[in-house]
Amino acid sequence: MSDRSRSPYRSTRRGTGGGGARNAPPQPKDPARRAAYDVLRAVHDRDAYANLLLPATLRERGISGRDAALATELTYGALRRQGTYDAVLDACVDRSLKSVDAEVLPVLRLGAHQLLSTNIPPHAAVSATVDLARRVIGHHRSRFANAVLRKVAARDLAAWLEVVAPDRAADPVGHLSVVHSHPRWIVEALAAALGEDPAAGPAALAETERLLAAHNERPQVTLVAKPGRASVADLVAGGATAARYSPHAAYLAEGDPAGLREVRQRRAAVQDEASQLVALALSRVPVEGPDSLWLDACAGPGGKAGLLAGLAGQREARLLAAEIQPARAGLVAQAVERSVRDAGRVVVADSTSPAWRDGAFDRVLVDAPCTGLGALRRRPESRWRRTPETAAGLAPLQRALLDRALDAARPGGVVAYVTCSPHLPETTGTVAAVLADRADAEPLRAADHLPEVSGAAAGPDGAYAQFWPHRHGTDAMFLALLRKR
Ligand SMILES: C[S@@+](CC[C@H](N)C(=O)[O-])C[C@H]1O[C@@H](n2cnc3c(N)ncnc32)[C@H](O)[C@@H]1O
Repeated sequence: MSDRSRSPYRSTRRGTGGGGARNAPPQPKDPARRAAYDVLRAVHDRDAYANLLLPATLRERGISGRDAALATELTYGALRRQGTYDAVLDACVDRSLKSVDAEVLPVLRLGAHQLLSTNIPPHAAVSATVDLARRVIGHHRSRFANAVLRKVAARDLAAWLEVVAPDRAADPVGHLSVVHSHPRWIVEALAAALGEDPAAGPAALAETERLLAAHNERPQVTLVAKPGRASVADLVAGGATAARYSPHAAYLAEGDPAGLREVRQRRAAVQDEASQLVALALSRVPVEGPDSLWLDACAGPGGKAGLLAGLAGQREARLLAAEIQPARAGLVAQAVERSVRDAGRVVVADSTSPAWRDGAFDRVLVDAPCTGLGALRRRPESRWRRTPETAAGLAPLQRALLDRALDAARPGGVVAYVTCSPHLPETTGTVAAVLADRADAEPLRAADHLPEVSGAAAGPDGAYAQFWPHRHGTDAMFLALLRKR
């Protein structure tokens, strides 16, 4: 287990100011660890998003090459494995970890990550981290960090897990929670979504464990070639590989997506493959009669709208993309610009009390705001931010959006309800609650519209589709297709 989870990062010998861009500002000593520390602090103190702040920090400080790779490894690793490392650190401090200062904790987590999950030699990991500690938390507290990290260094990860993880047979959820670094409630929620019972004996939660492990892997970059504006062949010519499922997708194994001309020209974009597949499924459902007006009711920042506008344009339909936040609507406008036949229009609107008339649309997408538990691979801190209350708080909005989307569809039209979460209250729970109150809609078998994907049917009678990182290599996107009667 420790081998699989170890970082490919190999060296500790790097220049202290190395790799910077020309004319970059002077860098602090050990810029990689300093950048990782600063991002962890911002994530904790002001709810920053690591996937946005880290690239900006690296850019601003002119950190590139090996230092950028190390900063990324340390930041993402420390955030993803925070639950595991905190269990280890808790065993290494002589008071509760909760009482350790917020300035000190990121130092300890960065040290734990280097010691337990990278090939950085232990003495180098401790001394570089204590050097960092001296600079960011002062001499006195750096001695505390030194003492704790020396204790962490006494065992490898597997040996620590033997000590700190609850016994698997007695407490399978607690065991997986520590071993794979997820809050207990998320382990329970994911097990429920996979239909696994924690009380099912020694092999309980086998698939849940594969999912949790997948959340700690770095996801591959997937691109979408916008229909009519770029092709998968273009992306392949730029170094990508044609994707497994989506006819519009390609995987980029390495390099910056912006290195591809199609991405720079917004003819292609970064988009998870399941996000493409749910939009594609909506476009594939046969509808009788006109098929000329489509709605994306929750469009920001515009990933699915960009694809849908292209698909709509190719069959002479138009897409109205609605988004409540003006700034995000601006991103949607960029995503749909120059679609085939200029098919996309963007409107700032509240889709729970919309300006359009009922029955106006042939196809409607509701990609509802959700906990994002399906995108834990990409947002390393989000598993620690979400709570069961987050999901409960979103439920009324999710239901209202789906209800209004069904109103917006014409009889015979189709509505796709999508979440980037497999959490049942947000997926089948929302759909069941809305359908219970209306007789004018019925589920279609969503997986039938994605015949290229196996293992995606989910929910009662397999009516819905659920993608999974460990099965499909995608985000855990949920799709219900509903026919308006
Ligand atoms: C999950 S995101 C949609 C992602 C998008 N479909 C994509 O593929 O890029 C949900 C979006 O719904 C927007 N939203 C939330 N409440 C809304 C409402 N009442 N009306 C319209 N949009 C709303 C949020 O601002 C957010 O941009």
